[in-house]
Amino acid sequence: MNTTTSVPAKRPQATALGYPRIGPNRELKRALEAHWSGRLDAAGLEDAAAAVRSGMLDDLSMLDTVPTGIFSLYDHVLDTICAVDALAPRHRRDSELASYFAAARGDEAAVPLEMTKWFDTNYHYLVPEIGPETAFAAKPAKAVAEFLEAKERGLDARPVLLGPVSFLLLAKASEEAPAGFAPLDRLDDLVVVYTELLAALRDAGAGLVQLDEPALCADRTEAELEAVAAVYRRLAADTQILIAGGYGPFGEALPVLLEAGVEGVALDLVRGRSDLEALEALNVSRETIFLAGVVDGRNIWRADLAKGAADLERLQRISDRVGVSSSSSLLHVPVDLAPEQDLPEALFERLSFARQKLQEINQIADPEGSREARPATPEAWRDASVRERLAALGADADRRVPYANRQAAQAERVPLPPLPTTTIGSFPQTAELRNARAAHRRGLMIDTDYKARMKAEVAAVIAEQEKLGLDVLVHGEPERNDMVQYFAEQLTGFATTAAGWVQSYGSRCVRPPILFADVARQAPMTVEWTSYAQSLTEKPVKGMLTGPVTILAWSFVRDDQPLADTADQVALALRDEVGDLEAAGTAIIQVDEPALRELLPVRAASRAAYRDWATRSFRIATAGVRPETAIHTHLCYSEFGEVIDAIAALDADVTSIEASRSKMEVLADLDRANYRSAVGPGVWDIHSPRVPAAEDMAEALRLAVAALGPERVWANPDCGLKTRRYEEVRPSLEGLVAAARTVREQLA
Ligand SMILES: Nc1nc2c(c(=O)[nH]1)N[C@@H](CNc1ccc(C(=O)N[C@@H](CCC(=O)N[C@@H](CCC(=O)N[C@@H](CCC(=O)O)C(=O)O)C(=O)O)C(=O)O)cc1)CN2
Ligand code: MET
Ligand SMILES: [Zn+2]
Repeated sequence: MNTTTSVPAKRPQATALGYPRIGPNRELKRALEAHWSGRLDAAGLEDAAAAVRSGMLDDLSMLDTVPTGIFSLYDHVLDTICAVDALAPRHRRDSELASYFAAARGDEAAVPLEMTKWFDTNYHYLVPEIGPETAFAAKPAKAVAEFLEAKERGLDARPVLLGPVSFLLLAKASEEAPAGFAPLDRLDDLVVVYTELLAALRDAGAGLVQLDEPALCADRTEAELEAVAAVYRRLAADTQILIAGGYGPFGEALPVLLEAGVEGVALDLVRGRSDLEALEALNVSRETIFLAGVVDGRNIWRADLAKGAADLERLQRISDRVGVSSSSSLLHVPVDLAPEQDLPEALFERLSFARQKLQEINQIADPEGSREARPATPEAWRDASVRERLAALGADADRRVPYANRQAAQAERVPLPPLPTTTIGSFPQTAELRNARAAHRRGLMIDTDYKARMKAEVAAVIAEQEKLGLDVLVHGEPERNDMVQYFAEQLTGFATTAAGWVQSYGSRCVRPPILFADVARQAPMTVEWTSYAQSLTEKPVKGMLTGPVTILAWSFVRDDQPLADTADQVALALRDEVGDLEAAGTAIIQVDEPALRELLPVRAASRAAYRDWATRSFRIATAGVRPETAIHTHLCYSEFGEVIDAIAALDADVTSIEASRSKMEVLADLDRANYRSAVGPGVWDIHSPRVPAAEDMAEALRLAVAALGPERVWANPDCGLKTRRYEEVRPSLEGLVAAARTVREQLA
């Protein structure tokens, strides 16, 4: 059997860089959660996983060449850790599966790997810990088995692995590593292991192998590019390698890859169009494979088939071996549009989810296929009054009085002890709450009963917090299916899907709403819930909103106008909500921006413009309040280095921020950025089921006090508690309150 993937000149091959792997109905999520709770054994989990893989191949088999090895039980970076046998000793258990989940989720014996955002997406990967002591070894079983699964079906299969350079650039130095060590120092050793992985794939019959090097879509140093050249000269010597990025242009890495002799490069022609122009100016061998990534893997709009075909032709002028592909893995879009029959027709016909995108790829590859261009935005999707209101906002609509003045007014209005204790907003979303919501959605529970059930939950959450002795309370967000979708359901300009699930991390999924038209608020969205919660307690209850940047980041957003313009529309709607909360007597309003870091452009050149519009939209949403009304914000899941200035520019009065996994390092950064208001460094990592020790939390608070001074520190977890169970929440919050009291006493 001929497994080499030489692309015939006439009919370009259709392929995709990756595919959703949670199953069209989240089958893998359900199997994983059953396994973790002890209801499904390892064999049962493997059966469910095999069924999901089989379904992926069913879909992908309409392509000429299918990517393999793209399934994952939890995360593909963790899969790569296992493929190079780099699991930390603390995660090694008596079975591979148990080790895998120990690394992913932690257990009584070990904290999990750190989790962080995958480039500018809402997907989270597990961060490899690499040191001089890491002993790499090749473990090709998964990659080979999945390749053979596809081959046995008679498919032309292309194994996919995360490339060695990106793997190390995404890693962090292990605890054991000496100062100055960088994971990339281990590149030579790792490449030896990759040659073995590739050899095992060749032995199994692989021709072209796709190595994902998304880190090459970011700015890289000369030294890193030299390392790329050396690695790929070596790997390309015995294997036909296709390099894929998927998160923008390769830029200066493109000629480096070509000179190293790789067989081909998959281009992101949605976000990385400059690569196409660069190629036209280079002297490229006509034997080089190029995949034209013309179908957007990051958004759900139907492709412009005419434009895709035109790009394809441009590439065909450069090379005789051109294929058509998605711009990135399709991991970031839902599987199928078919269940979304309730969407407005004009919207439905403009949409394309993963299955539909495979068809678009085929159409563009087919010389006889449709060449239909994209239709213009309907006039009915414009809202003149929103545009007029925005244009009329004064120049200082995003300015508050200086922090010092606000701080005094707020302390007078709401007196608080040092190190005030609070939570980030959500309390456990129990199965019972979700079932009630599901019943309500299906018409099996009437509105008044549903509302009564949610109010009872608010009352229980308030009682719970009073008992724990927290200082600033929350209503617990039981009524919210998701912190973005909840608002999208109430704002005009958004549509929400019935089953458009996208993996966020592990078994956790989201249904990103679709922002397709001008945005406006129809009525207050949260005031009733906050006011009800406040009516039950003497303690202050925080209002709780999601900020404009996060609403955009976690939605699929119209691409017919700049994101900045869309952000301002969302901000204006939130400004109205903030105003209504304030008018209802809410003294503290938290506006969450956990995705502030996420939308930061991968390339430094575009970052200043982003910081400007992102922070301006937050301030438009929040700056309308009086000085004595406190604005809090919350950020999580990030390396904040590049957005520290933006965090300061939000001009919030209190910022709660993920810090427990990074050992409070972020506090010194904030200080350097001249951030002068208060901080709630997360002292409990809520992404792990472990209950933190009160003494560890006290120690974290002491570090924070040392960095910032006692009057600027709040005590809180590092994110909301919706994914946790009350069995973990109660003892953890007890410990948190105790820790704050201990440190307070030591201050006195
Ligand atoms: N959009 C978004 N992105 C985010 C976050 C976030 O909160 N939202 N947090 C960060 C971490 N990411 C997360 C992503 C998802 C979840 C999460 O808990 N997701 C839930 C689904 C949340 C949801 O939409 N819930 C709905 C629907 C729940 C559901 O599955 N209902 C069943 C029926 C009831 C049941 O069986 O549970 C069904 O429809 O089939 C609701 O509560 O109404 C899950 O995967 O389990 C948590 C964190 C970063 N990115
Ligand atoms: N207020 C939100 C919550 O507590 C913030 C979550 S950030 C992902 O759930
Ligand atoms: Zn959070």
